[in-house]
Amino acid sequence: MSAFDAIVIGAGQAGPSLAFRLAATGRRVAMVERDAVGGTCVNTGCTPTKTLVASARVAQQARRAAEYGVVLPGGVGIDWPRVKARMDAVVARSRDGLTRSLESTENITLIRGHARFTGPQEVVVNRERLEAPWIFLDVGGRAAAPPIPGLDSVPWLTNTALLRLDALPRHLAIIGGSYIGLEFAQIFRRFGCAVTVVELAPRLIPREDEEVSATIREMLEAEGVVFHLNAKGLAVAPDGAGIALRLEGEAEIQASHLLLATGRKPNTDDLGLDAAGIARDALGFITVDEALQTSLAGVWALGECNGRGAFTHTAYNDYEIVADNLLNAATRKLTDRLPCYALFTDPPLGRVGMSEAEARAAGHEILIGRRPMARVNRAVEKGETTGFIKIVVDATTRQILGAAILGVEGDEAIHGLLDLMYAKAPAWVMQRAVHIHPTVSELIPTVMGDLEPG
Ligand SMILES: Cc1cc2nc3c(=O)[nH]c(=O)nc-3n(C[C@H](O)[C@H](O)[C@H](O)COP(=O)(O)OP(=O)(O)OC[C@H]3O[C@@H](n4cnc5c(N)ncnc54)[C@H](O)[C@@H]3O)c2cc1C
Ligand SMILES: NC(=O)c1ccc[n+]([C@@H]2O[C@H](COP(=O)([O-])OP(=O)(O)OC[C@H]3O[C@@H](n4cnc5c(N)ncnc54)[C@H](O)[C@@H]3O)[C@@H](O)[C@H]2O)c1
Repeated sequence: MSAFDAIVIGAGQAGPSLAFRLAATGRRVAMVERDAVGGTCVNTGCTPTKTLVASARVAQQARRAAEYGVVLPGGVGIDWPRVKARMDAVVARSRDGLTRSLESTENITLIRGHARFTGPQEVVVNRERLEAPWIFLDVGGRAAAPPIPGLDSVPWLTNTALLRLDALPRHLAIIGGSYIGLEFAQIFRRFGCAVTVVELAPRLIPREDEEVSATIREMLEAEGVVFHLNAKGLAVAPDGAGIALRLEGEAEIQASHLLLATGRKPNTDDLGLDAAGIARDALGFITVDEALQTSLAGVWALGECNGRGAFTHTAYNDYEIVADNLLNAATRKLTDRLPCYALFTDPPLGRVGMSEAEARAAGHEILIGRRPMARVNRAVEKGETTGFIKIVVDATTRQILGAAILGVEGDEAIHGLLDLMYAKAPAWVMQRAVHIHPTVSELIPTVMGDLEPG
């Protein structure tokens, strides 16, 4: 039996930061990781996909070079091994740096292996029993596979396996037209692959407002991605060396590769939670209160496994809440943060707070400010005019309820609105601010001045 002051299970986006912070207070910390340090974000999620988004954008810009008066001799080719080597180098730098820091920090013991509870305050890793009064779970999640007829009979890929391919797919079929599916669809289309997306819902990213879904569909269709929405009766079958996708009333789709991008499930099924008496919900997410405490005193759940956020920034914020509450006697809580994220297509979608539909459903009387990117100077100058700015404001309090910026720099420009919302400042505060010309953010005060009943 090894006794520690704290055990952290999972070196994803919350675990390592928490381990460093606890170790700095002199506490002895066991940091347990069964796979690559850095978890999903660093190894198979944000970092590799955003390096691919960057390569894909360069390819697309090169294809458009003549529009800008730039002459490129010859066509645009993709050297996948070099694209992949660049991605792998960026990932390795991040993973290895974090691994070295964990290994070299005083008071942290990095233990490689799968951790499982055997009792309330006891965990077993590689047959070794570990014990601590504080245990933190940051076990993340993995790709979920829905029950599609024929799936057992064909080779299919998750985000992890797709990133390891040695050659580009001839025709990539993607099941799921949401965040993961759409980022990959555009990336591989820009790498020259045929790409077909099959989505159950009548529109893409069904959680967003309809105009967001429609604009993203148009923009990806213009690049050659083929969509089958409202898909009925999907079944898959082997087809020579590839995969056939069958949909009710439609011609068979013959793909060389199949990616499942149909959501994620938490890594909580093999954690021994029952032995410890730690509650999970029906989907397997660990139940937590506002301070991320589980049903068992002395055990906290952070990141994707608690079902309260599925992003790197939400996992990191979970760490900040737990650390501040435990070490600084703070009273931070989950509901202090605003929902925010980006979809990293090119151009991206930056989002904060409620969508228009959510604001209406919550009973708000709303004002809406809109401006197409075609009327944003910076976008026109850059030759990237797809998308719009949309801001939703409460008609009575003038508080900003939410915003979407779909367009060039949308992932950055959204932060002006995010910060204003966090400060609980009414819309007119920004209306009077002077922003820098020519930027996308420059138009946000103008949009605030043009609010109309929604
Ligand atoms: C393709 C893709 C792209 C994404 N892009 C973005 C993006 O651009 N922006 C964004 O904010 N988010 C993005 N995400 C989501 C983001 O990666 C995750 O939300 C984030 O990594 C969650 O962090 P986490 O700490 O909760 O879990 P993880 O990062 O998954 O870490 C959990 C760790 O726990 C380990 N573990 C699990 N069980 C055990 C056990 N029993 N014992 C020991 N170790 C264990 C795992 O091996 C893993 O290392 C993306 C996800 C995917 C799949
Ligand atoms: N930019 C980012 O921050 C980013 C990028 C990628 C992923 N992520 C994270 O990863 C999470 C998972 O992303 P995701 O896109 O896999 O899941 P998701 O839950 O957002 O979407 C899954 C999609 O698959 C569809 N679907 C489900 N079953 C289907 C079936 N049988 N046939 C056809 N379609 C089906 C759903 O209707 C839905 O549109 C996201 O919630 C997000 O938090 C974030």
